[in-house]
Amino acid sequence: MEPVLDKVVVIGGGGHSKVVIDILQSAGTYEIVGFTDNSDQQRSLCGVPYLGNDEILPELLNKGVLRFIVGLGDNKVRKILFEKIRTVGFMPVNAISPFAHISPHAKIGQGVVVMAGAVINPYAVIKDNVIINTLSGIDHDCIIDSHVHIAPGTSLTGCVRVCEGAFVGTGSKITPNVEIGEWSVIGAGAVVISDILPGSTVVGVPAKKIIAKG
Ligand SMILES: CC(=O)SCCNC(=O)CCNC(=O)[C@H](O)C(C)(C)COP(=O)(O)OP(=O)(O)OC[C@H]1O[C@@H](n2cnc3c(N)ncnc32)[C@H](O)[C@@H]1OP(=O)(O)O
Repeated sequence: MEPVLDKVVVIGGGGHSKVVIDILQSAGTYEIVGFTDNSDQQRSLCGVPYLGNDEILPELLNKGVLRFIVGLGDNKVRKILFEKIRTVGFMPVNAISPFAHISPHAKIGQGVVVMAGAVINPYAVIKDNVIINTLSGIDHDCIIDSHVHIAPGTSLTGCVRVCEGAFVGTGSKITPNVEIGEWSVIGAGAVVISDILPGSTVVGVPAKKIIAKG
């Protein structure tokens, strides 16, 4: 007999959401009932139906869909939706690619996405609503606080701390024991060798602060 899987709704219908759906399909641990999006142009993603905008969520709860995951890359928006949807009674699920390696000695929070080729080593701590994107490495004893996005192909060496909401851009490298401040942005390809102040944007090798326009 087929096992009965818990039902999950994916929030958001953009590029990141496609990958989240694909991971949930590969892992096979939930029944994906559909996705919501505040644009009404959506039809389906990876064979999963568009359900409507977020106003449909209370109706889904009444129908026994109790679990959600936010499929949005933007850290601020992802934080707002994660907290709001949890408050109305949904429980966050993780989307962990079967092609990621996570040490059994690492701790993983709720609503976390870990994509294919990512490696999370022992004693790393990944808090809630974090994205560890494709082919990224999180080495021993790193602490990744809530709502962080580690973009594709990024290397965090041992004992790095990434504080809440920070965005670590694709291909960047962070040397041991560095602290990346809250809501800071690390540019693509940067090499970070010293602590980064909260809210700053840094680029280059070694990484230096710029005034961000974006
Ligand atoms: C699956 C996915 O797609 S996940 C998403 C992954 N996305 C990323 O990793 C994107 C990372 N983003 C970046 O690197 C961006 O360039 C940012 C956030 C660092 C800066 O963006 P903006 O604030 O828009 O800066 P802007 O493009 O105007 O550049 C400002 C200056 O910094 C330079 N600069 C920008 N990014 C970088 C970089 N990564 N490395 C070196 N220099 C850079 C620009 O050349 C420019 O220099 P200038 O003033 O001498 O002309």
